[in-house]
Amino acid sequence: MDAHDVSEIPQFFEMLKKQKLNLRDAQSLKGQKPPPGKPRWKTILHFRLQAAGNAARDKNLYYMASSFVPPPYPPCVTSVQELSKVFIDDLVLETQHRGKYLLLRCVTPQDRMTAVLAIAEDEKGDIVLLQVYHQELAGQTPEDILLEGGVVIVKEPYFKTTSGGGYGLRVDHVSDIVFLLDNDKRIPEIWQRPSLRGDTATSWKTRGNASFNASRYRAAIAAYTRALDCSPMAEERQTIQLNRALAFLKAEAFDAALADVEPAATSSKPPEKALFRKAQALYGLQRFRECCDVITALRLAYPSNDAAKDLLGRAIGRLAEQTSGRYNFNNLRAEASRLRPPHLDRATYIGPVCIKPSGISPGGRGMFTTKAVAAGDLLLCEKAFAHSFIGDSDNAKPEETTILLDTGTDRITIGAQPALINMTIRKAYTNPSLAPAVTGLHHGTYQPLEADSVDGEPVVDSFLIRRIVALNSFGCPLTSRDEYLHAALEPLSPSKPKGAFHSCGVWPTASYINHSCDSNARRAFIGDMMVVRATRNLPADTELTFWYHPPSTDPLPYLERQRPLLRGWGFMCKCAMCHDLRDSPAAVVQKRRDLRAQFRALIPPLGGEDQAGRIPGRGAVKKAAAVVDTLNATYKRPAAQAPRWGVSDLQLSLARVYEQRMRPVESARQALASLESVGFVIDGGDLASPLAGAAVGGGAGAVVTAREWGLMVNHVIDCWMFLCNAYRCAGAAPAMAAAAEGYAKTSYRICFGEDETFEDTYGVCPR
Ligand SMILES: C[S@@+](CC[C@H](N)C(=O)[O-])C[C@H]1O[C@@H](n2cnc3c(N)ncnc32)[C@H](O)[C@@H]1O
Repeated sequence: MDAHDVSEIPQFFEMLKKQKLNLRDAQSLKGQKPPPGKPRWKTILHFRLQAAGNAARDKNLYYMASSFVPPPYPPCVTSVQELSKVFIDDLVLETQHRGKYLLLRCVTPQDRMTAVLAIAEDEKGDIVLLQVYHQELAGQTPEDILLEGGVVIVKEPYFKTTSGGGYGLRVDHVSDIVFLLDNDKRIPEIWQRPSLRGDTATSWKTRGNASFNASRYRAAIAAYTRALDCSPMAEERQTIQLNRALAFLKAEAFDAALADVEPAATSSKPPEKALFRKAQALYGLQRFRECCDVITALRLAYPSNDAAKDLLGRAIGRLAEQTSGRYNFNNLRAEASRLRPPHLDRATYIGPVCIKPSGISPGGRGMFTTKAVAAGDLLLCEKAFAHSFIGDSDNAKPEETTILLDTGTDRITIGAQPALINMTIRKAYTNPSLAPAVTGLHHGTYQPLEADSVDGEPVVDSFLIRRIVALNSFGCPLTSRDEYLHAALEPLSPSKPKGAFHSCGVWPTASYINHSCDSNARRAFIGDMMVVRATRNLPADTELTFWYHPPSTDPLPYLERQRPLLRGWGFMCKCAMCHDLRDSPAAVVQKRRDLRAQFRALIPPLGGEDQAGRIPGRGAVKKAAAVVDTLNATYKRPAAQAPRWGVSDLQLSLARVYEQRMRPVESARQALASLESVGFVIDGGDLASPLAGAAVGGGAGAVVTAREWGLMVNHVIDCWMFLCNAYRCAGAAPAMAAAAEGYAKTSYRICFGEDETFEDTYGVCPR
């Protein structure tokens, strides 16, 4: 949703077409042995030079990587012991060798592209390009995944042609590769490193500590695991487990950290470290109530632990957010503008909503209200499961922007999706207790395997996650409010359309909300928090909707409007606005376009001023108002049933021009008309009506009330503000201006998630 989709741009479409041809050509080689390649020394030398060149590349130079989603193949769910060994010269192309494994040793350092690459050899001395995907673990420094001299087992190897035209092994599933530690009995004698034979728990622990101190957490975890396999005495076992727990915490593997501290933390006299690390693991898993309990026990036993005091304060704060939905949005905004990436230390609040079978998505699920809610009420404030951020110009890392070509769905996007897929896989793999929140999301027709672990390791199907990210992820700005303010000032950019974002994230609970152009909820972003609010007053048990692809003011033929929905998510929208389009002949749609163009020739969009800064004259305004009347006459359904966004923005322009011309009565009338065009039903408010007329001069009694709320597009806020200004300017009853300002503030809260910045943005209206 809101990704930068370039599927229809010819240059990208050609890339996809070429990739599909390559795949088809590759399929014709299925089952064949590859022709003999270059000599071993040449291949290795060439790889080393290329890796060195890539490592030296200036990261600040503009460079956009591309990533192809290949046809899916399943992860291995058979234990290594039940697989039989093959060698490189047994491999045939475009084939996953089910029931087999390869034992390989890396003979080069790794190269890092969208995958981690190295040349590896088998025991016969044959070599192959090894491409490993999705293996990076969290941690402060990027660790080498494929170490020169390191030995690995590749389970059910998938041998294929590479995008560069060569041949290689592709490992897409994290659990399909096993990294062997020195001394592993499966390493053949010729590859053993003699100096390390016969090591003890203590020496492995020392190696673990050294790796930990070098921030190489993955290596530290492996060494501590080996130390534990050496049957240490009880006291040493506890130390190693606590050390490993800390390394797991650094790698954000909270489930494993919790398992490691549990024996010590539940002993009769739990050590301080065990309790503290347990509390940290629970915090990482967002189990804030349990975290508070553990840390309270820790504070009682070890009152001088200041770090525990700090953690307790944070956990209490998170618990309050999780249970009450009360956030200090000013703090959230400040953190989002300071932190890079803008990952906020905040809890998820799930408000008066539940998930159940949908009335909109056939056979699927949807989100419903559990009680009546008012427009502006908070329904959900969700922390991203994973969030991949591409910064603004000051902080941008251009190499993170990737073109993702999905040959399965024919969709091409630009942005951080490949990094998001990596993060999602990594989090699901390292924290199996959190995985179901993501693996249970909608995945279309993709058929995942049932098994979720093998050899005691979790199995995460990378192709399932890719599909889930494609169907459920959201493009997002740093904050919705700042994005709106920038977009208002910037000219339209052909390279990235408005409302399309390169940063993206996975918010699993919000993913259950189905689409409608004529929606009743809206999402806003503050860093990696998504804030969902009701846009209308809704009774209990109403199915919630927000738009996946925003409706457009530009009148589009029905099928053109449906195309992105169909391509991206496989459905056509059946809302009243789409039905109106469906029932409008092409000539009518064209007429609407022509009329909008006529209007814009008279009154340009920004400020209503022409290029010389002149406000349109009376004649132009009169003609423009007549164009709006003609445009309105092309619609058959009332606006309260089928909103007319393509009329509403023109009326807003008229309201602005009238305000500039100091004509409050007409400005208010146009602002009201603009609101009614997007479906609002408003009682009172017209300054020319007898009731409001009586109120001019400060009389009491006149009011303006939104009986029904309409489509919540950003300019609704402006409409209410024009009304507020017009009422003040005309000296209408203060209650009318206050009511209009209140509606503006609620609309602002819906569009941007919070209203604490409302006065900064709009200024305080003169009273
Ligand atoms: C992000 S998921 C929404 C939750 C999903 N309905 C579920 O069962 O998990 C997106 C998928 O929901 C379905 N969907 C969403 N909005 C729809 C709509 N207006 N009409 C039909 N299907 C819709 C489509 O299958 C779409 O690919």
